[in-house]
Amino acid sequence: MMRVALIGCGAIGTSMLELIQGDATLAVVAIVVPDFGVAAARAAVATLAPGAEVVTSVPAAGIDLVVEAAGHAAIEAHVLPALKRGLPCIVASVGALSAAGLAEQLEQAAQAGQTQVQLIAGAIGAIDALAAARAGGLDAVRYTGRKPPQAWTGTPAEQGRDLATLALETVIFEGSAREAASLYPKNANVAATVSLAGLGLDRTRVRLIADPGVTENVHVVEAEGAFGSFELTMRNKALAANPKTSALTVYSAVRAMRNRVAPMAI
Ligand SMILES: NC(=O)C1=CN([C@@H]2O[C@H](COP(=O)(O)OP(=O)(O)OC[C@H]3O[C@@H](n4cnc5c(N)ncnc54)[C@H](O)[C@@H]3O)[C@@H](O)[C@H]2O)C=CC1
Ligand SMILES: O=C([O-])CC(=O)C(=O)O
Repeated sequence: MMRVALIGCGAIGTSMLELIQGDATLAVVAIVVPDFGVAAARAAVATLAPGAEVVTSVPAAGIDLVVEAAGHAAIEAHVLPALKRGLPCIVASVGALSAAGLAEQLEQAAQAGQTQVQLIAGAIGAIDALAAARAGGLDAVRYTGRKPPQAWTGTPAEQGRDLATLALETVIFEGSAREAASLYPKNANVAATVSLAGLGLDRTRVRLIADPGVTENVHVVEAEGAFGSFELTMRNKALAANPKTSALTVYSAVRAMRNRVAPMAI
């Protein structure tokens, strides 16, 4: 039985708890949230993981694996210290690595703790193909993220436009994956994931689009290199609890957890 500390208990965390509820090989024993999130987490835990304690930092003992589904700030606050203590960590907020030096800090912390940090594919696919293609050399990687206007509320996309009355698809950002992930921390984690698997945060071109014509979160990756080329289109359903977040992110995190305990991993 693998004892898991889950960081974050929002849309992703709650759906993960639902999905692994009856799992005989995984037990979420601690839920880590900030003070302001404790009451909501206690309510979710009461039905979904009654054996778990709700805490504000990763417990000092009794944890085998840390899973982050909380947001960029949680990487520095919880993941770095856990890695230094030797706890393997699974990270969903991959966009946090757009901050200067954080990727190197994560690597150093994992080395110091003789463990590993795993960046999950989350809402995007073909990360295996892209990361493999990198070994042969990549020439260009482009990522386009298209979501309904309401998914961009609370972001810089609101500047100079009323998302609620947007009639036509609108490019709200064009630039590097590094800029995209840092300006849109809750919407462009996949831009960082695609870039870290491929050409890096500065050479991966990103476009973000608010589109009243779509109901799903549509992610497109186009890659060219020595391997040939591919075009990937994902039409992801968003979680009811958070229109910014695709349900596939939950499934990706659960897959990563199950692969740690399964006799065969895929
Ligand atoms: N890799 C991917 O494909 C995706 C990654 N994400 C990442 O997952 C994060 C969580 O997504 P949702 O569950 O939809 O968000 P949410 O807003 O529904 O839930 C966030 C949860 O984290 C907690 N939290 C916030 N700051 C924290 C901190 N510093 N330490 C510990 N807990 C903290 C909140 O109390 C809440 O329980 C996003 O912010 C994003 O960074 C989201 C979607 C896709
Ligand atoms: O869930 C998604 O569709 C993608 C997302 O929010 C992110 O990349 O941060």
